[in-house]
Amino acid sequence: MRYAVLVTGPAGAGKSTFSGALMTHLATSKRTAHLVNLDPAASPDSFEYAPSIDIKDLISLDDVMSELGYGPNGGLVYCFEYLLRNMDWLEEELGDYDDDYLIIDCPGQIELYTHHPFLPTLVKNLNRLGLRTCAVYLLDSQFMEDKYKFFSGVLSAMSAMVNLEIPWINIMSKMDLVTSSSEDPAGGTQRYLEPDPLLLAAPRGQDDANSINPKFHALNQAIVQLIEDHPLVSFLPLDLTNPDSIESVLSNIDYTMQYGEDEEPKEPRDLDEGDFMDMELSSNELDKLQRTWRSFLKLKEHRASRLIDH
Ligand SMILES: Nc1nc2c(ncn2[C@@H]2O[C@H](COP(=O)(O)OP(=O)(O)OP(=O)(O)O)[C@@H](O)[C@H]2O)c(=O)[nH]1
Ligand SMILES: [Mg+2]
Repeated sequence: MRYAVLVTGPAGAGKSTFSGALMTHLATSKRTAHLVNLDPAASPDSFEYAPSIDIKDLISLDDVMSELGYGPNGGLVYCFEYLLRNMDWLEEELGDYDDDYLIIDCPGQIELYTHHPFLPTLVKNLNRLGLRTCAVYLLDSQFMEDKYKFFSGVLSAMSAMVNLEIPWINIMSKMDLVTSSSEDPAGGTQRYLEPDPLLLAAPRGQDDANSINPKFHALNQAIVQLIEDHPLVSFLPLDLTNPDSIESVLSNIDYTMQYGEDEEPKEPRDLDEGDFMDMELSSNELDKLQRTWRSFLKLKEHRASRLIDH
């Protein structure tokens, strides 16, 4: 089985840095991993490791801009369309890697995650090629400085999640930059990692210069409701200065992709395979069912812990 971790998130969230750190961490754990660069605009010195597969070997943004006259964003769209038309290139590049872990460093244009069909199409192709895929979505911890900025980050994560429909982990990156003074004194980091919609419903603190326009009250309420209804958006903190933090993120990724487990899922334990045979589910569908089941368990756990907290 081959595995692929799509490293996604807005511009500057720390995707390339995290991809490099994950490579180092996997190497120290004696696991093989390969870096895949999907950013046609990436400069070679942004990588700590030379990518094993690089979209720039297929097409480079510079060429598209200088030869076809595109701007940077239109050029990126062109590059992705070109990649999707040339999936046999990727297939060939991937051909050399069996039983491996691929870390796919994606570009930071937010449009790519919220409404373009590129990443979903790419994921479909990866699945077709027999790769088990999951996505991590990085959000910069600086988003926690302002709760309105933070909730716009949460909404972008949610819309990317809905767009991509694969196992998904949200990560709060650059936690080394969070000092006690930049935390919300009223709630602390935890209210952000497990987004507490009440942060948004509550009036702004005294330190906020402008109080919110009452016109936005109804909109805020609607957003609060949306986040209440989708409590699966929570963030794992990532502090690259702490190896335990990277390990914890990695084990969450492994778990989400069922890394190292057999094709046939072992859980839920109280159902045998026979039960599923009657339903004529393929192992792929079984896989999906199991993931849904796990999400459900997580949701229940989450609800329970919230009840205890309050
Ligand atoms: N303090 C701190 N800085 C970080 C961390 N991760 C990344 N940075 C810095 O944040 C900036 C952006 O990091 P990148 O890894 O290039 O971010 P990216 O998401 O790949 O950016 P794009 O590919 O341009 O979207 C760089 O200046 C990094 O040095 C971190 O964990 N802690
Ligand atoms: Mg990058």
